[in-house]
Amino acid sequence: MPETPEFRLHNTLTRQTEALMPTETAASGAPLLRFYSCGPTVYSFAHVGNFRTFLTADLVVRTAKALGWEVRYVSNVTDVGHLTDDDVADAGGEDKLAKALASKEGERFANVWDLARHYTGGLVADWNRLNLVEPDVRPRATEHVTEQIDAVCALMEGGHAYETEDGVYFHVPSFEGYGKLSGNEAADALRDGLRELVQDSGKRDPRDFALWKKDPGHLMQWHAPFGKGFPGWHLECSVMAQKYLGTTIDLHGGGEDLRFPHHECEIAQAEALTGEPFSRMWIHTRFLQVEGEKMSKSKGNFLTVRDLTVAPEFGGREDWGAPVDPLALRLLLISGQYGKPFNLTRKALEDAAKNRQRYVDALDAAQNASGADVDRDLAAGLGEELDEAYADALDGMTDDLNTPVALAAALRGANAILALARGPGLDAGMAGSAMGYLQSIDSLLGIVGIDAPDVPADGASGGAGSSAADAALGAEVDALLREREAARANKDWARADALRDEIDALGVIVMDTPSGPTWKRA
Ligand SMILES: Nc1ncnc2c1ncn2[C@@H]1O[C@H](COP(=O)(O)OP(=O)(O)OP(=O)(O)O)[C@@H](O)[C@H]1O
Ligand SMILES: [Zn+2]
Repeated sequence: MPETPEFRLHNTLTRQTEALMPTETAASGAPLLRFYSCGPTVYSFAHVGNFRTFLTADLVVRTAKALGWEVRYVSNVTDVGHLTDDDVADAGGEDKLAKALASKEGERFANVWDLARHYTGGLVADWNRLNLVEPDVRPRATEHVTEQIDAVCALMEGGHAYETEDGVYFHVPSFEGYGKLSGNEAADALRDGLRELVQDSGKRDPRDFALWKKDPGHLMQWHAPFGKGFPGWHLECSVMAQKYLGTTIDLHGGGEDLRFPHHECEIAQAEALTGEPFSRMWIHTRFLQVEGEKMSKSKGNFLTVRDLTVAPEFGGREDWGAPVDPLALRLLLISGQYGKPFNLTRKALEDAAKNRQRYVDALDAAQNASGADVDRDLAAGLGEELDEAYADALDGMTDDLNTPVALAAALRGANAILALARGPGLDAGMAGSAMGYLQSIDSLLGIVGIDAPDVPADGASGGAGSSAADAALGAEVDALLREREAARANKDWARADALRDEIDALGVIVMDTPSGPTWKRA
């Protein structure tokens, strides 16, 4: 039996490419990878740049599973606390969601909760369109405020945090390892060019960052021992990662901009709380660019999944030409290795669509093979070629997610199937090898579409009858139901009724059964 390859990744923490080694073992005896990847802030649709980063996480999960590992994969939804000036540790500016609500686009939402729900639904729908693996847990910041308040209290008790008139701050000098991920240690380095740090005269060190912002006027606010307000953005991820994955996790990821300040601050909070290492490895995806610039919601130069994959009459972008199959877009977004910047062009999208068609044709040929015997030698040759192609693809993926190598190998196999299908034809044996190959490539890279969820052609996140739309709606309703159950358990009947109204407004009927609530579309 061939040896299972090591899974090597560039660890941003050590600046070395290292073997990823899960420390836990699943009940099945397989290694268990515990992995947290930062999700989006749901103040608008995620753009394809955000998806480049989510796809890196997706490929980590798929590669680990291809090695026979089990994976516990958590990717959050940020729905409170992410402020506009987030390139310094102690961010200032407005809450991104509140700002979106105040914009022209925001007028169609009743409130900030409604806005967050809408874009979370859109996120899940686009996640399905691009055939990303569903995380085991997709926690929301707003549903983990109690845990965040507890963490703030513990940090204060441990001497790592203090209160001012404006909030509660993490005291950076109280944590020795600050700067180990990003190299940003000195206050000067945190100044980020010409922008001034947020001024709170009560702060003890300019590097200190907010764990809690006191703001009784904020649209989303919670009672806390240190005053009404909302949690800082950095806090949610370390708290939710530790809640769902444990004190020390195997791998934590996000886009390159998160290395500092977001991840540096996560490390400080988590390690100050437990005294243990937070994540053993860190992986950061370089930016997707358009015309040489970072694609960014804030810059407005962004393209969404639906811009590129649905027809203009349903809101697709006309200036980007005909819509492409979502899996062609996926193929394009993973075609550059995650550690290198990647420039999106129309030409590359067209090339990706052509390559994707090779898989569609190969699958069609395998599914419609004649069944008659063709040639034993040819059949054996195809089997060998496909085994080799798959092994090369897996080797590429385990070599720091080298997708250019993996995709070239995968395409070699598809082309071998097509060459036979268009020549002597595929017999039943060959069709079996071809199907097995396409299944394995699909599990590893997600580009063949055998198990991809159905998606609506109009790109809707709430259209009736589509499984992507259903998944989005289902995620929303389930989250609200869980919240309503928690409110009932706390005898908070007013909150439970308000949640029931929110659920009704989604157009579903809730049925309370002995085994808990269920729902269906109205
Ligand atoms: N152009 C990009 N290419 C790759 N990843 C990106 C890009 N822009 C953002 N990301 C990553 O996407 C994830 C979600 O980002 P988030 O929703 O917080 O972005 P944002 O800061 O609100 O929006 P933007 O950065 O577009 O203004 C993060 O891991 C972030 O690093
Ligand atoms: Zn995060």
